[in-house]
Amino acid sequence: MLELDGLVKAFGGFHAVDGCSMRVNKGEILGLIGPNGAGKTTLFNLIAGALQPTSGTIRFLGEDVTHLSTDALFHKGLVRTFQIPHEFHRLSALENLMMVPPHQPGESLFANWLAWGRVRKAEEEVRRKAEETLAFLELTHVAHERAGNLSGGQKKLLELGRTMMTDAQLVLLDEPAAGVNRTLLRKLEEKILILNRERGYTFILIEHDMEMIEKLCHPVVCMAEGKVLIEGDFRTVRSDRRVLEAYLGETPTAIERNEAEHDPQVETLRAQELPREDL
Ligand SMILES: Nc1ncnc2c1ncn2[C@@H]1O[C@H](COP(=O)(O)OP(=O)(O)OP(=O)(O)O)[C@@H](O)[C@H]1O
Repeated sequence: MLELDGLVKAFGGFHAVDGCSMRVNKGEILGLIGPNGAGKTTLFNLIAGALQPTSGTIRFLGEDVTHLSTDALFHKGLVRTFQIPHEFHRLSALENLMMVPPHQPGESLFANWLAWGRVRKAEEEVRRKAEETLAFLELTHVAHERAGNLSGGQKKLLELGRTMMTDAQLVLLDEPAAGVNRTLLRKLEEKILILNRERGYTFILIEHDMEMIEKLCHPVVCMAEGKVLIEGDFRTVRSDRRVLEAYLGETPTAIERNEAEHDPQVETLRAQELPREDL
């Protein structure tokens, strides 16, 4: 579905992405991990068209999309989760879903809005889809709550919902677990899995939460210093010497934090030095 070939992104003389090649197959949930500064977000920006690569190519569904804009990629079904735009915080959860940008794959909402006779029908359809999306995400009870008042986890679910309004094919999720409590995290994981298995969404997911990576992702790709170090199943990647070395220096590493959950001794030590939510 997505092929990256020799991607480079230079900022001055510094290569934030330094010759990245990888493939994402339809139906996968690919987990992108790596220590801080590895180049994961820059790679996402390149894939989503927010940054232009210095060299290399990106192919999506067989087509060279290297120099396409975010908008054009969005139109083709390659969608990055949007942070809920600041100005939408005062709108309700339902309105946020109804206000997905124009040029979504499928029909153009704005074009329909302009065609006077179709206004009501288009709005009804969009509202119905937004309501279904809220029901799927179990957010119906906050449909009329301002988005700004939702919890961190509810906002993440709503972001996922905004991608669902577009009928996306490939969704880029940037640290979905960040700032989400454990209960809503389980729900978010469950919804991502359903979208993947039952609705055919392919995901690439950047995440520092190794528990989430282990549960959802196959394959897992580890980046360091702008390069792909290794790709494989979670356990293989986690125990690879190069991966452990790449994480060295981060204290505690995301991988150690994950292992602490399985090691009572480490857990006790960590409990003494870290707030509970970091475990
Ligand atoms: N616009 C920019 N100008 C200069 N350097 C940049 C720019 N954007 C990113 N970088 C640098 O590129 C490197 C990779 O950054 P990036 O944010 O892609 O890493 P990351 O793997 O997403 O890290 P994290 O997990 O901390 O989010 C970092 O050293 C960063 O400082």
